[in-house]
Amino acid sequence: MRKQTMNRDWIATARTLNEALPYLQRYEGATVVIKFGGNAMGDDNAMASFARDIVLMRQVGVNPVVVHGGGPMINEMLKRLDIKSEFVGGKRVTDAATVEVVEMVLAGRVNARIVQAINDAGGKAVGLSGKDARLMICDQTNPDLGFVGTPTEMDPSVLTKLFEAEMIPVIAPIGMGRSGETYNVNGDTAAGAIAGALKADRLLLLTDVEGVKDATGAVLTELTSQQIMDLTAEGVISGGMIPKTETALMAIDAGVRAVVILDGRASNACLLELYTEHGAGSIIRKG
Ligand SMILES: Nc1ncnc2c1ncn2[C@@H]1O[C@H](COP(=O)(O)OP(=O)(O)O)[C@@H](O)[C@H]1O
Ligand SMILES: CC(=O)N[C@@H](CCC(=O)OP(=O)(O)O)C(=O)O
Repeated sequence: MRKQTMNRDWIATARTLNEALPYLQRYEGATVVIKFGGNAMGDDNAMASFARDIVLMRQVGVNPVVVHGGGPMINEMLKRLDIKSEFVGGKRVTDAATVEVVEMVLAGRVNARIVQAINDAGGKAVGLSGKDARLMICDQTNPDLGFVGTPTEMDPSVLTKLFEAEMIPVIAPIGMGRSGETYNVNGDTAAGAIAGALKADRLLLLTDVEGVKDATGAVLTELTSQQIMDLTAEGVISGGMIPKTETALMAIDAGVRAVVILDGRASNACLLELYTEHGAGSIIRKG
């Protein structure tokens, strides 16, 4: 059982280099996919802290891949344009007008902001969407949701090329249909599909809660597939947490070694998870 309490400031724990070294070595050459949710983005300071974590990971030999969301930013733009929007099972019902706005906000504004923050922190980030180099081809998820896509054919070769050049891919969750349609893909779903295609060592799903909570509100530091199914059936896992836990199960099935759902607003969240013994958030492993 992982410890529930943790020192949130990775630097303040004043770990010696000796202590940190085994963890640095453990992840050297590893592929880590990080889903950065709209609610986790916060202000410019939170964005800068996230960017520093990602750059540090790259500097110690990890291949980080950022897949982002941006639900609140889409909501804001839809409101300005007076377009109504609703969610079913954590996914946005997306008509033709909405998908245009979703692509504009995610592949435009949000993606550019993250790329800029990483580059400001000294990294070399490259912004992409699932359309680039046929990275993520989708089928319609369910006609009732309109232009919401499920990734069905992945080609991650563009990402491995970027790893070779020590660049950091930053991916907007927009998919390409087989007949030229544009699909709105839930950010967690896209991150899971990309992590699965890369057989990533870790998928980190950053959000605005400390982890998956039980009915009493306590964070479950380790979760099994059975617990996820039970908590979902009981309605304890609901709303935006549904795509995250669904993604975790699918990613594990696709060969990702472990998935962690954690608080992206905490300082050094990614570093705490990778480079401390207790980790952070809720971890889901195979088996
Ligand atoms: N069992 C649960 N444990 C923790 N959070 C939950 C749970 N069930 C539902 N949630 C909700 O899921 C939200 C996270 O999903 P979402 O808002 O879509 O995040 P993001 O924008 O970061 O992807 C939490 O803020 C919380 O309100
Ligand atoms: C199909 C679907 O729901 N797509 C999401 C895409 C953005 C997203 O996932 O953003 P967060 O990670 O910030 O929630 C949406 O339209 O809001």
